[in-house]
Amino acid sequence: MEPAAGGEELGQASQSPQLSLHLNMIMRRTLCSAVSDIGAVLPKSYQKVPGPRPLPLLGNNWRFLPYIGQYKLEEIDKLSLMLRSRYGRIVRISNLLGRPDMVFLYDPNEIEKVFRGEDTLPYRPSMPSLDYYKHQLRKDFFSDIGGVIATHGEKWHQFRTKVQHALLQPRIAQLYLKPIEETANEFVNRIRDIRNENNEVPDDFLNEIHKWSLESIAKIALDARLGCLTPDGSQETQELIDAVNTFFKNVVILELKIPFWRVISTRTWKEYVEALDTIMRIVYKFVSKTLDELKNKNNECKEDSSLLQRVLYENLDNPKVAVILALDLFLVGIDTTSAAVSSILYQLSLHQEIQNMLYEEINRVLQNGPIDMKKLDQMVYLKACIKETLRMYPVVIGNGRCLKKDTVVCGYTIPKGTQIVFQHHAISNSEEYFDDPNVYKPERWLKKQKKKQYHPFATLPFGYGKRMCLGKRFADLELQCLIAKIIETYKVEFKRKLLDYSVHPMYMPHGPLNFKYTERKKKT
Ligand code: HEM
Repeated sequence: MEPAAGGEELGQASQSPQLSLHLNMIMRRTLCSAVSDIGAVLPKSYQKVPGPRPLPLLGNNWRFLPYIGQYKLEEIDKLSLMLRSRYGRIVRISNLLGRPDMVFLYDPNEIEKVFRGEDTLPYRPSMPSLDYYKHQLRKDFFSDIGGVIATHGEKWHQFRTKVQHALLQPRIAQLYLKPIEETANEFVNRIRDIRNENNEVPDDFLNEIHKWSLESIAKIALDARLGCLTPDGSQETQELIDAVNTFFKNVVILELKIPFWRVISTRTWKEYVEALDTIMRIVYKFVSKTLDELKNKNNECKEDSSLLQRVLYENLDNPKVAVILALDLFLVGIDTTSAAVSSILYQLSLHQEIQNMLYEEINRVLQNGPIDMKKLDQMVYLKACIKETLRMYPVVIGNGRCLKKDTVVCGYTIPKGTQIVFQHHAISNSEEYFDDPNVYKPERWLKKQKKKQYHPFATLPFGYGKRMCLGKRFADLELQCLIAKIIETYKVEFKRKLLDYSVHPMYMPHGPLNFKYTERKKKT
C-alpha cells in the first residue's frame, strides 16, 4: 500500500494501523509544542509576580512600620538589593493599604520597554504632600495652572509645553555660565571663612551647600542675586533660606513617615505649609518686579533675554506661569544638586588618586583663568567623575512611573495604576551591567578607554523621555563649575568615620560633612 500523501487522507481507514499510530503521535507532539509555545508567549498573571506575602488585614504596610517591620524607606538601597536577591528581576509589593501596589524592576531592557511605551502624558508618582498643597489647600491659585511637579495629565502637558523650550535649550543655559561661576567662587571663599583651625568645615556644611544651590537657582528662576553666601543678603533672603530649609526638613517626614498629616494638621504639616507660602510670596514679588520692568521698557524678547524674561514674554496673558515655574524649580532644583555635590565631594575625598588626576586636568585647562564653554568641554575627566558618582549613588533613587494601561513587564501582565519603581541603584551597581561595579572608576566613561558599551538604560540619573529632568542643563553647569572651582582651590579630604549612604529623601552620604579643605593656591 502507498503511504498516504494528502492531508485529507490522513484519517482514512485505509491507512495501516502502524502508520495511523505514527501520524497520531506526530500530530500530538506538534499540538503539544504549539500549546507550550503559546504558553511561553502568553503573559503570566499579575498574581504570579514574586514578592513578599501580605498579611490578612495588615497587607504589606506593617513591613514599613517602626520596630516591627524590617523595611526602612531611608535604607531602600539595601532593601532593594535584598528583594532582588530573594525574588529576582521583578518584585511585587502588594496590598499597601491606602496606596497602589509597587513593582520593583531590575531589568534595563524592561525599563527601556516601559519608557518607550509611554504615551504623551507619562505619570510619575508624585509627592502626595505637595499634591495636596497645590490641588486642595491652595487650589484657588493652582486650579488652572499646576506646574510640572505633582501635576499630571493635560494640565502637566500644557505647562511643560509652555516652558520646556526655554529650559532645555543649551544656548539659554549657557547664558548662566558667568553667574553660576560667580556663585561657585563665592562658595569657594565661603569655605575659607568657615573652616576651623584644622581646615575642617562645620557639621552643618550641607546647609552651606543648600545656600549655594539656592543662590544658583534664584539666578536661573528669578534673575536675582540673593546674597546667600555673602554678608549682603537681605532680611528677605534669610526668610527664603529658612523657608527652603524648613520645606526640605519637613518634606522628608511627610513623605517617608506615616502620613498623619492626612488626618490631622500636625506641627510638621503647618510648618511645611507656612514654608511653601513664604516661598510663593517671595517668588511672586520677584516675578512681579521683572514683569513691571518688562512692561515699562516695552521690550521684546532678545537673544540674551533671561529664562524668566522669556517665560514672561511668552505668557504675558498669564504671568502666573513664571511664578509657578520658579516655585517648582526651587522645590526640585536645590536638594538634588546639593545631594549630588555632597556625594561627588565625598567620593573625591575618598579617592585621592582620582582627585589628583582631576586637579591636573582642571589646572591644565583653566590655568587660573575663568571658565568658558570651550574649557568646560575639555574637562572630560570632571564630567566622568560626576557621571561615575551618579552611577554608583543616583541621588533620585526611586524614580518611576504609574502605569496608565495594563502592560506586560518581564512576562507578567501588570495592571493599570501600579507604580513601577525603576531600581537604578541596584542595576547600576550590578555586575551584570557594569564591570567592577563597586569600584569608583571615572575612566569607564572616557571615550579612549571605553572598551564596552553599557546598556543605555542601566544608569539614568536624570530620568528619561517626556518627563525627564527639566533642569539637567543647569544642573550640569552648576555641578561642573562648582567642583572645578573647589578642586582647583583645595585638596579635599574626609578624616572622620566613614559615612553610610541613605535616603533623605535624596540618596546621599548621611551625617556631618566635615570635609577638610587644604588650600592649593593663593586666594582667588
Ligand atoms: C544632580 C541634579 C539633578 C538630578 C539628579 C535630577 C534628577 C531628576 C529626575 C530623576 C527627575 C525625574 C525624571 C523622570 O521622571 O523621568 C527630575 C525631574 C525634574 N527636574 Fe531634575 N534633577 C536634578 C537637578 C535639577 C535642577 C537643578 C532643576 C531646575 C533647575 C531640576 C528640575 C526638574 C524638574 C522641573 C523636573 C520635573 C519634570 C517633569 O515632571 O516634567 N532638576 N529630575
